[in-house]
Amino acid sequence: MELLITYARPYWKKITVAILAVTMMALATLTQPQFLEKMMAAIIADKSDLILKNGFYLLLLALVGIVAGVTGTYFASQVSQSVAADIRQAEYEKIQQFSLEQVQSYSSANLVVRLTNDINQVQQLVMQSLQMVLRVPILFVGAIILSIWTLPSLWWVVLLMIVLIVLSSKRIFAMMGRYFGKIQQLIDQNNTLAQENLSGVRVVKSFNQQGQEEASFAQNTQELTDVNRRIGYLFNLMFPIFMLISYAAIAAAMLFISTSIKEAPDQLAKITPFITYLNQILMALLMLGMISTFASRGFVSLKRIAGIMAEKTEHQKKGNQLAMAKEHFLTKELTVRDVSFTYPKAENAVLHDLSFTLPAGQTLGVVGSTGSGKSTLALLLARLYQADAGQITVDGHAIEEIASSDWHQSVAIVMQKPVLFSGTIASNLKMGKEDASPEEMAEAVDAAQAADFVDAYPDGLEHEIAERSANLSGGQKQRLSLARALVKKPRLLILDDATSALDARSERRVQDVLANDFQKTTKVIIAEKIASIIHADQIIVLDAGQIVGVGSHNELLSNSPVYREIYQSQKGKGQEND
Ligand SMILES: Nc1ncnc2c1ncn2[C@@H]1O[C@H](COP(=O)(O)OP(=O)(O)OP(=O)(O)O)[C@@H](O)[C@H]1O
Repeated sequence: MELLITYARPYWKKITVAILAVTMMALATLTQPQFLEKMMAAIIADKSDLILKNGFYLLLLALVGIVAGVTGTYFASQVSQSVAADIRQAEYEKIQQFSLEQVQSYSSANLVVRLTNDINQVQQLVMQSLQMVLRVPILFVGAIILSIWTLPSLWWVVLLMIVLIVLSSKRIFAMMGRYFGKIQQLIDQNNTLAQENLSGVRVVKSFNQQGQEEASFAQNTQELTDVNRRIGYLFNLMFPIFMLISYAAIAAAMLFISTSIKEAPDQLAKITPFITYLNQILMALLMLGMISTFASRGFVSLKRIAGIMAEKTEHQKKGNQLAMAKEHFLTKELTVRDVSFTYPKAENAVLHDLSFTLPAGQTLGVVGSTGSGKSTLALLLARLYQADAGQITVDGHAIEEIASSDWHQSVAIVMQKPVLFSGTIASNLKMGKEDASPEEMAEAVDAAQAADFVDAYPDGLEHEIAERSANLSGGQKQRLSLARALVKKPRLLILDDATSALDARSERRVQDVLANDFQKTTKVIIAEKIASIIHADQIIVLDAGQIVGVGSHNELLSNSPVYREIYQSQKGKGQEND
């Protein structure tokens, strides 16, 4: 609720207009039966001038009601859309600041639902609240008072109708309530399934898994449909029950009036407004039902959004952070001291007590068998995860202390699985350096051995990259993500198996560029092939999350059996670089 108030506050003027308009509409609705009564009396008394006069007032009231209604809806819709857009933007910005751990703990599909479906629920809640917030109490209380004022002897009919409607709707809403939370959960699952299936469409097709995928999706959709249908049934049940109660009330009113009509003939004119008031009470209760439905769904969604907004991001957790300009970043050394790490929700640590020092400007090679923790070390160095124990420091400062914006200015990582975004080659490269000139981009493309295919496109750097970079080969994607890191001219460059798809000649050229043009850059190169790191100043050998060898290539050959074994197994494949 607090969240909603914060985001609605800037629109208080429009909110006031919307509420005033809706109030006016409710007052017009309440006044209408009064003129109806006068008109009925005029008809009974056969006074045509009075019929005309009251008919005119009735028309005028209807007009006021329409204008007020349109104005109210217009402003309510403007406010609800603006509030929803503001919350969506703020939520998106917050998610952007999330750590990898936070994103993974929610799952990306869940975050998408929180940004789309949940925001829509909140928008509906704002819209409906503005339309009904004063209208419902005014109509409800006003119609009760006026109905009893019109025919005081029938007060018990009014009361009985209200009690019966409230009791039956309470029962129905209690049954509905438990389904609303379930709906959000099922939508999350639905999104996860669709996202996974579509992003892995090639695998699904090649393994002929469409049937299996369809079955899982169908099961989830079926559950979602069942829950929605149950809510629908309950809703559909509500209206006939309400109508039944109100018709019973009208019938009872008619019956009692008919017995006293001879003694009090003026009651004939009053029965029509009385019935209209009963209908208005029913309308108010129906609206109350609707708003509570939107409220139940809207508040579930608001709570989920508030959960995101309340997450502490790294920047907030650390308080004042150390500013470190790019030119002063990593001028001495990068040290890793007794670092251990366990993935969130995992049982066993994947890195154990790692320690090494890398002087600025040098190259560290990291080798090890599959699953030995090489990528995990890269993620810790890139500050995408935080070590559970031990410390990583840059020039003596713990990396978490350094302002994250400064950090990201100075560090670049090329992941094992390259990720590019839909847009152009240039727009992807500019993620590395926002204001990169065409020359700088061309230089980076050249350094990453991507010039051949980029220059072959008639539109060069402006060539479009499709969604999930489906129009690029694996090697092209890898080269472009390398170019994106190089254009940044980072102080710390982390390459996680980033040249695996390059032929030996291209890889050697990349190594030459790194050695000659990136001398001030400290490099961490993770590689499957020893040939990729053979010239590194220092190589560490990882095995089951532990360092089992440190030294240069020649030192390791003589003193690390694990390294020697890897080298022997690759001999003949990667010797070109030897
Ligand atoms: N997000 C994660 N959650 C839980 N465990 C993970 C996660 N990512 C990796 N692991 C586990 O951590 C261990 C180390 O994985 P890592 O990716 O660092 O290995 P690697 O040496 O880079 O392997 P490869 O050479 O195959 O890329 C593996 O046992 C893996 O199963």
